[in-house]
Amino acid sequence: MISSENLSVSYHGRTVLRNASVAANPGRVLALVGPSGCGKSSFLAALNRMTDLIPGANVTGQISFDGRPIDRVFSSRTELRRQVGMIFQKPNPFAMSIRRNIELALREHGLGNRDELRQITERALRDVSLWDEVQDRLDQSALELSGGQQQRLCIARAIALKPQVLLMDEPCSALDPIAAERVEQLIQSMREHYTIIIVTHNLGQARRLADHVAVFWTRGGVGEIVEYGPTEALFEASSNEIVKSYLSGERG
Ligand SMILES: Nc1ncnc2c1ncn2[C@@H]1O[C@H](COP(=O)(O)OP(=O)(O)OP(=O)(O)O)[C@@H](O)[C@H]1O
Repeated sequence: MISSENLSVSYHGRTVLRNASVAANPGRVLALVGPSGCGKSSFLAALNRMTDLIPGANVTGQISFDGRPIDRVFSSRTELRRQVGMIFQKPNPFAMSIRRNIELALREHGLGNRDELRQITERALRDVSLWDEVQDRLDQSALELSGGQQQRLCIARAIALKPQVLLMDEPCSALDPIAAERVEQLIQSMREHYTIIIVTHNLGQARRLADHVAVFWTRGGVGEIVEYGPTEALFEASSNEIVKSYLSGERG
């Protein structure tokens, strides 16, 4: 389980997210929803300390993994990122061959000899249903793939490292509807093996995919989580007026 307690994020001294506390569990999907600019991406980035790389970013509060502070569980940022993988809105394959995209990630983490690298690469590409589409052109540039294929490659690159947690920042929103649906189906099929936290503006997608939802909102210029709970309870029976109107599509 990965959880945050009173997580706050600021940039150059301006707080953009205050006291966010949620938990995400293995085999479950947690969706983060809410209007633009209320700190969802900042929250996600803080979870695997991507915020360390952002100039002016500061994070306070606690992030725990299986109940222990994350910095004590993972010996380095590299190890943290191996266990807590990230998928971005815009597919970001490396400008190199399809095969190298996955093998390089494995090598960076010191995993596998040549034969193992090939096996892990094939497994990962099969897991994202890309193998049949690319097995004859593994040495071609990943940039020649379609957007949807690139996104599935990025997911393959992340899962090849066998992470426990996958953070996904609007993974379908830059894709055409058919490619988006395929990636959503892929997330469905992967869910039992990972803890997945997904930022999405697509409320239908949140409802289809998520076991739990956290609704982010901006109050007084600062983002916060206004409600967090089981998906159906929030969509069907929230007593919070903001949440009710946002989830019914009337607001935000
Ligand atoms: N690198 C940065 N430097 C300064 N301010 C930033 C930075 N990244 C984000 N912000 C600000 O932090 C606030 C929260 O942004 P964030 O991207 O986390 O929100 P979001 O809810 O994910 O938005 P969206 O749904 O549009 O992606 C915004 O006001 C944004 O301008």
